[in-house]
Amino acid sequence: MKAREVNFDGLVGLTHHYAGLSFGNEASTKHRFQISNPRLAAKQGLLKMKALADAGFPQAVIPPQERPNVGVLRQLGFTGTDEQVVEKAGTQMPQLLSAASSASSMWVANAATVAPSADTLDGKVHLTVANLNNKFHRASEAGTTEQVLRAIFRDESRFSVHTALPQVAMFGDEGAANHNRLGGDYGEPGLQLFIYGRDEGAGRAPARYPARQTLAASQAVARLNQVNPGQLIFAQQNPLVIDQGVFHNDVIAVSNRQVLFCHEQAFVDQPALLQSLRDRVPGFMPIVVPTGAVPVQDAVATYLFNSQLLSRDDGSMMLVLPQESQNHPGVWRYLSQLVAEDNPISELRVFDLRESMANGGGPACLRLRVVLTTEEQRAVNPAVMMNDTLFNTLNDWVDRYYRDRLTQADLIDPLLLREGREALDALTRILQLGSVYPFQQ
Ligand SMILES: NCCC[C@H](NC(=O)CCC(=O)O)C(=O)O
Repeated sequence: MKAREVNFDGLVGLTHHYAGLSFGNEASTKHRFQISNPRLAAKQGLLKMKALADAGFPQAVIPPQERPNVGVLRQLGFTGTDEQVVEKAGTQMPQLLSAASSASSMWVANAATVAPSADTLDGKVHLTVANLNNKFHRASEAGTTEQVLRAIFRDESRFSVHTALPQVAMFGDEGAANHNRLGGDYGEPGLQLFIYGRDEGAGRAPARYPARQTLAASQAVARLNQVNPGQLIFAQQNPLVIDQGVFHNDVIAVSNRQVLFCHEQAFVDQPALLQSLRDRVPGFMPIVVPTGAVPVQDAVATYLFNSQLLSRDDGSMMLVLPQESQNHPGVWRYLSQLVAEDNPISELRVFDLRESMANGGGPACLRLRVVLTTEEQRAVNPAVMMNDTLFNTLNDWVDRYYRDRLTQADLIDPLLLREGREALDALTRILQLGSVYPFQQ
């Protein structure tokens, strides 16, 4: 069956700020309390979407969530009107207001894990929402993520959206950032490679930073998504690289069709994993970057693996990279050699995503890959597909509602709550989503 990969990018929300909320994500820690620019952040993301759509890659958009999240603050005992809840939290516990205001839902690689219909037992496309259990500011994304995905993938005869796993550490799940799919044409059955950071009660685990994804979670997601058991493989990420800031697997590896582009230290027992992929994926082509060429610290600082590897119709591939990887002489030297060598990667495309990068989110974090057949693509809510009109509409919308400067202290401003709700109300009309936000219920 003919199928293509559609990239769904998260649109940055109005409260994008730097709060240092993600222990183990070194960019988040390093940029804590710096001044953010939500308007620029949203526009940088839109420019990437537009450029890729213009280059012929199907592109769609996922809206931001309602922030501050008044509901979660009420759950923590703050009372009164919505404005009073925000004001009390901001005065008494600014870090809680910060967490309840994070625009972290922009990183939709962590929204869900997707199984294309060619891989599933019932022939539907499955999406399991990620619980993001490891971080308080991200765990509250799951409810609205589910609403939003249901509003985009409405047709229940083709799509099956699953509620997130139970919210406990044992089932910590970070979505597609710890999932790869290898194979031939997109429409052919592929091999799904689930990567976990720890197996509770067994094996090795990182010592310094948390391993967010568990094996038990990956197994449950594979079951929910009805992945054909013959097309599954589970592997552990190297705990030593988690301790160096590789908090998701997509910071150290990216795959597309038959290609796996990864660092030599990415996985536990990497030679054995690559051998089993060679045995199971026809034409499997690993591109393994040695530590001598790019040390793990440079990979973390430049996000060269947090890239999008996109296929053109002629089989060649384009690597979509953040500006930081071009600014680093050693990494750029390696990448320039890579495109010159004999492999499918024939072009490097660089984007300025500085606002997202400063919180640890590169090109790959900002997108959820959804392989769809032509019929399935027709069944997606058409209003979320990126094109010239939507690009212009969303840019105008950003100009109208977004601030160009935000700090933690600004989050207490009751106007921000109001602006956010007005903006999202308008956005649900633009994207024809219906009522997906708590304030609309
Ligand atoms: N896939 C990229 C995810 C980045 C995200 N950063 C954050 O949430 C940082 C937010 C802050 O610190 O303000 C995370 O670590 O999950």
